Amino acid sequence: MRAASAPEWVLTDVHFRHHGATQPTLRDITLTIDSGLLTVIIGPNGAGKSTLMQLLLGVERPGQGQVRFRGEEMRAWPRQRLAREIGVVPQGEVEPLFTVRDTVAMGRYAHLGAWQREREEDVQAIDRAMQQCDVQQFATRWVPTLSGGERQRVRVARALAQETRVIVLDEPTTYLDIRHEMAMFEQVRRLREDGVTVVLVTHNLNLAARYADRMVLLRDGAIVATGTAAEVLTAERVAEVYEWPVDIEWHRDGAPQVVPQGASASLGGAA
Ligand SMILES: Nc1ncnc2c1ncn2[C@@H]1O[C@H](COP(=O)(O)OP(=O)(O)OP(=O)(O)O)[C@@H](O)[C@H]1O
Repeated sequence: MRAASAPEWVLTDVHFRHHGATQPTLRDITLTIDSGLLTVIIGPNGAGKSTLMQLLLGVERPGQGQVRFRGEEMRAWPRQRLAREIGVVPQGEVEPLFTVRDTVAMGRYAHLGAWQREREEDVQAIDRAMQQCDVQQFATRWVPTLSGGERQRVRVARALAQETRVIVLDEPTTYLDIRHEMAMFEQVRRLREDGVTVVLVTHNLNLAARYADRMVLLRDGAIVATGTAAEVLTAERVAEVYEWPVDIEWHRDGAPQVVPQGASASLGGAA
């Protein structure tokens, strides 16, 4: 078994420019993502978070620099092997014209040979993932007939059904109501407690601060800060990067909480 602090990904001086773009989307990215930890990537719209995810998954390749996963360059990893190692919840995708159960079952494809029937362990993994994401009641519904939040939960269930040691989630709580958003973060916490390496992109700075081991703050394609939530989320830095004045309050669990200036309902803001 690998040490909890072994690097999962090592990115060295990575530059990336989208085809036809005049400016690089990612610049000078040097970053280590350790195994067994929950790393949260944050940053304003267009900062390059999803693009960074694409590089971590080997979907895009850097123009310069290296992306290594477990010591090997991404291009050395066959796709089928990566699918057994990394579960993915992509941001937005064409909705498959399948039932919910069939969609979640796709998470098992990497474990099954061609045309192999589901084994008992596959059935159990699919049922477990549907339960964890609260979608079992939709099992026979067509995915495109679900609401945005229900569809999002199906996408997460498909990734959980993969039962990988690494999972990458790009804004998994988009469309989710408060209960399902909290359930999602709790699920992520459980995965991390089970030793799964989690990389999560989110705009929810305050939940991220409470759950993350490490945060990576991006702006204009570059890393502005990495570290614990308390190290990354200072009022001055958040205000500068997001171009909005904020205060930092402290959650009872010790995590910093970002409050737009004047919006505080607690201690400091109460008259
Ligand atoms: N295929 C593409 N071709 C050209 N530019 C692209 C392409 N995809 C993304 N971009 C640009 O790259 C930049 C970073 O996009 P990216 O989706 O990585 O940002 P993000 O941080 O995930 O943003 P958001 O929070 O809005 O989801 C943006 O300016 C975007 O317009």
